[in-house]
Amino acid sequence: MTISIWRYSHLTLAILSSVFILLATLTGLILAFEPISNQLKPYAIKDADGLSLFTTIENLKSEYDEIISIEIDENDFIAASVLTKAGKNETFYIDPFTAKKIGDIIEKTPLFKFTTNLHRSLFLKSIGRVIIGIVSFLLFLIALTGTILISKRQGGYKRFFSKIVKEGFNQYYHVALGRYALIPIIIVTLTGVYLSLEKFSLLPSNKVSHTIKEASSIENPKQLRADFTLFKSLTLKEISRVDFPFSDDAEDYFFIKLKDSEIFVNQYSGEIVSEQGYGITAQASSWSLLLHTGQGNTFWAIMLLLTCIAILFFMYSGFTMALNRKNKSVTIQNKYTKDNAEFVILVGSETGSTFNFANTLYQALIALGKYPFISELNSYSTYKKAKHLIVLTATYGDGEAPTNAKNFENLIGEIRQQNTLQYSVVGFGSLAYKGFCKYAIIVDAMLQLHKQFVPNLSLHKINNQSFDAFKDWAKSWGVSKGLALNIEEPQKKLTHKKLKQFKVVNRSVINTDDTFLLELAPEQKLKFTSGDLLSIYPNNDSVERLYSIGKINGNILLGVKKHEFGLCSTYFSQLKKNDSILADIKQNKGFQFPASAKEVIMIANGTGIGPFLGMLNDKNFEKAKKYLFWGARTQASFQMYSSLVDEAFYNNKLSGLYLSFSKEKNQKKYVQNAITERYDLVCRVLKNDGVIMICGSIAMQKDVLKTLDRITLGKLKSPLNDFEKRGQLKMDCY
Ligand SMILES: Cc1cc2nc3c(=O)[nH]c(=O)nc-3n(C[C@H](O)[C@H](O)[C@H](O)COP(=O)(O)O)c2cc1C
Repeated sequence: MTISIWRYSHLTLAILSSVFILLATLTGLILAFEPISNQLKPYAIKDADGLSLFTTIENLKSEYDEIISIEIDENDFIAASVLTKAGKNETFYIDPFTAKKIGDIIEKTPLFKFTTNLHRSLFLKSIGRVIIGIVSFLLFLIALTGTILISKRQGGYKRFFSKIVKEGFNQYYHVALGRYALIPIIIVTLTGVYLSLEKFSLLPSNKVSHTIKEASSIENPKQLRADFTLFKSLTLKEISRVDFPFSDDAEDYFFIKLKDSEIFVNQYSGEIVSEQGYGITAQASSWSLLLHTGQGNTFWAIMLLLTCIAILFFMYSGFTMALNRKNKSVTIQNKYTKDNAEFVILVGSETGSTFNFANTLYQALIALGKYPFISELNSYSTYKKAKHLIVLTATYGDGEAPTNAKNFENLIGEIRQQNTLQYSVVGFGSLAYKGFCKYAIIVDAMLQLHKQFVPNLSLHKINNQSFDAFKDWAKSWGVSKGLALNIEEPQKKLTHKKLKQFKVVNRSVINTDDTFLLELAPEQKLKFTSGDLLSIYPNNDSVERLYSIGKINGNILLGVKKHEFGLCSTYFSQLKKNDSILADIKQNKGFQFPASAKEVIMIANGTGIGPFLGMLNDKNFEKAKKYLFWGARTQASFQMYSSLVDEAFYNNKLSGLYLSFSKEKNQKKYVQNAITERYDLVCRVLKNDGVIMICGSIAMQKDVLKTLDRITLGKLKSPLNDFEKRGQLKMDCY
């Protein structure tokens, strides 16, 4: 079944029961403190477990006039109900070795009483109990659908605990925590359901009924009282409760509740006159209570407390993700019908972002007076006047189609078009997944095989929703159709966060290849490291731009490429020393220098060198040997960075520098060529648990990954993916 059906069930169940789950969780969280606080009280007596019932009774007899009952609770506190020498009927905790009172019986505090009522029945008596029972079951279903969702996302049950691809804080921890919290949640919910069913007598009765057999005749009754072999052999560990006979009458018995059965014992002969074991329902009932409340087990009570906190986090992160998804979703409003359209744009999308890209293309075509039509892949149909088909599709699961594209494969086989259509496929995916844009590859292949479709441009893959990469594709596609498309980046909603002030320390002159270095000093104390991202909204617009940064002498260093119409790069290029800018720093945990690695290879092209310049000169990373591969068009591009790289070399902070220039006559070389030449270094670093870091353009990243994969497969007999899984490959490309 598709990932979405599970996601919708998961979300719908959560929405339906959210208020009650919130109430039950908050009250559960408070109640988890009750067993913990009880356990902290000093009434459990060391080694009392091994004491015999006989000795305990003897000790009590010497201290009190009469014993009515002894009870040992789940905390191992021993309560005795006695008639004191002063003639008072009292119940208190005792030390069984001395039979002396050690404390009063713990009364439930008003807070716990109130919370228990709210937790059990919402103060609505039977109706409340029914609601809570149902909510418990719904939470169980949520946990179940969550388990299925996680295994779908991870690519199967076997990969349940494999590395999670991080797409955001909420998504990552929802899955990561979910994998561990699922078991306690399932236990708590099932036991909750059980206790509710029991309350409404919907389970087989667990009442024990006794038939007392006649005791053998006793010669000298009074002499034998309680001095039985049985009482000498029974230890307190095995007992839950002992009720003493009311009178000296031989028909009044000792009633003893053991852990798994209860017995009646003749008070003179010590003979067991009736013994009944607890049935499965009684045992299940007692286990459900213990597991649901954590009574008598501090470890489990703490687990329950953590589970409640985890549920609260799941509610927060789950609803935040659902809201984000909703904000991203686009409603399709077509100006023309499918049969009037010349350009058909079909979208495969799970969470909506691909629709945003499709919409920009749609708007650009409308602006040119063309007739586009936009729809989902699942709505593939006949298009009477269409000449061009553009498919934009994401990939999900383990290279599967998004939900709204699942039927496309069937439809394309069944539906016949009137015209032959030229097609182009754009894949949206993430390099973090094994099957990068795999579904787009499949769609491209389906169209290639289909007689009514002729390829226009070859398949274009886009990593991490890069708008620049999409723009590049749209430009080429427009050119192939003779259209001057103006693709506008969709405006993201501004999140109201506090930006910080940074002072311009230096801006280098603009190099021959339109790049320059910018050094900024934060005007307030800020924690950041090389590899983090500078987030900026140039000219106060609403679209966030991110730049990888290096940290040098506490300042931020970033390389910038000036684009002719680039709002941000133009803004940066006009900055002067001492100007102030508003920006923020975003932590980029996935691209931090691996502090424990002995050797690190850094691969960059163009301004991607920025974070590496910081890492090279960072005192904290001096121990690791560093090798830098850097590529650009010409040698002149390197001048801007040479002083910092030379300094690192001079101070033994850089062990190898491999430069490649793609437009230099006689020494034309790409970064991947330099890597192939130093394959021995790559193999050694990977074999010795070293790390490879890549920063720069997506195009360079693709070529470099291919080269590295070839090297590892050929020389180390493992695909690059294996090393990536072990955290030996870190990338920040754009
Ligand atoms: C659970 C999950 C699985 C994914 N699996 C893949 C995959 O196998 N291959 C891939 O290239 N991208 C994969 N992606 C990345 C998405 O395809 C990518 O983020 C895409 O831009 C999302 O587009 P949408 O918002 O329109 O659904 C996956 C993303 C998620 C959340």
